[in-house]
Amino acid sequence: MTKNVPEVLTIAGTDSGGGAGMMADIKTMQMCHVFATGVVTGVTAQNTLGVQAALPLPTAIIDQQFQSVANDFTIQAVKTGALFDQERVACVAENLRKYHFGPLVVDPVMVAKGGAKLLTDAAITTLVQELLPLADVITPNLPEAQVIVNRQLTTEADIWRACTDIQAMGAKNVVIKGGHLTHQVNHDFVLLANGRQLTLTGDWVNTRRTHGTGDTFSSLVVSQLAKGQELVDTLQTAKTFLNTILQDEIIVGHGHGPLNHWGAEHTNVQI
Ligand SMILES: Nc1ncnc2c1ncn2[C@@H]1O[C@H](COP(=O)(O)OP(=O)(O)OP(=O)(O)O)[C@@H](O)[C@H]1O
Ligand SMILES: Cc1ncc(COP(=O)(O)O)c(N)n1
Repeated sequence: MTKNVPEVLTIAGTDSGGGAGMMADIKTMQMCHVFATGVVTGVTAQNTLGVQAALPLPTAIIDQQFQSVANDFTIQAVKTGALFDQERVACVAENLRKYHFGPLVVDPVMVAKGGAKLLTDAAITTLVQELLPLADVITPNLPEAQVIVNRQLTTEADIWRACTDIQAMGAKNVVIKGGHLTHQVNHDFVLLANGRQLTLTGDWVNTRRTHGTGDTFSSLVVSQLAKGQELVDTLQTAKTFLNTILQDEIIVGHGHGPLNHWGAEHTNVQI
C-alpha cells in the first residue's frame, strides 16, 4: 500500500535534551501524522536544567539545507523557531521569500524556559522588519509580545492592543500566548486576519514539566494547517492537545521536564 502524507518544514535549533526546539517539533509532527523535514539554524547543548552552550550554524549550510529541502519535497506548511541572531534571521527570511512553502508560522523564540537567550537583542529589529511581514500566524508568548511592541503588557486590553499592533507590522494572524499573564490564568489571545478576536481557554495545569510547550503549540498549528484544517479549529486543537499532554506527565530529566507527546493518544483529541 502506498499513500501521500503532508510534508512540513521546521526551521529551528536542536536541543540535545530532546524536549524543545526541533526535537519537540518533530515529535509533535510525527504525532500529527505529517512528514517532518528540518533546516537546523543552530545547535544547543541543553537539558531540562538549562542551556549549557549554543552554536549558530554558518548561513551557507542553512542556505544549502533550504535548497536541499526545496529541491525534493512539496512542503505544505512551515514554521520557524530559534534563530539566534540577526544574520540567521536575515538568512531565513531571504530563503522564505525565495521558496514557496505554504503557510508560515513564526514562533519568535527569544528566551528558553531556564532563562538562556536564544535571540540577540540586535536581531529583534530584523525579525520585526523581515520575518514578521511573511508570517501567516505569529505565536509570541507574553514576554516576546512585549519585546515586539516595546512596552509592558499588563491588562487584557493591553494584550488586545498589542495583537492589533503586531498585525499592523505585517503578521496576518496573531496569537499571544497568555500563559505568562498570571500563573493561574491560561488564555491565549487571537486576532484573526479578518479582525475577529477570540480567546483560547484551557485549565491551568500545575506542573513544572513544560519544556517545549511553545514549540509543540506552533508545530501542532503547522501540522494541522498542512492537513487542511481551518485556522480557528487548528488553534483550538493545539490548545486542547497542550492541555491534555501537560496533564499526563512523564518523568524525564531533573529540571523543567519535557512534554509527553504520546499524551493525547487514546483520548478524544483529534489530530
Ligand atoms: N501550565 C500550563 N497549563 C496549561 N496550559 C499551559 C501551561 N503552560 C503553557 N500552557 C499552554 O501551552 C501553550 C504554549 O504556551 P507558552 O506560553 O508556554 O509558550 P512559550 O512560553 O512560547 O513556550 P516555550 O517557553 O516552550 O517557548 C499555550 O497555549 C499555553 O497557554
Ligand atoms: C533550541 C531551542 N528552541 C526553543 C526553545 C524554547 O523552549 P523552552 O522555552 O520550553 O525552553 C529551546 N529551549 N531550545
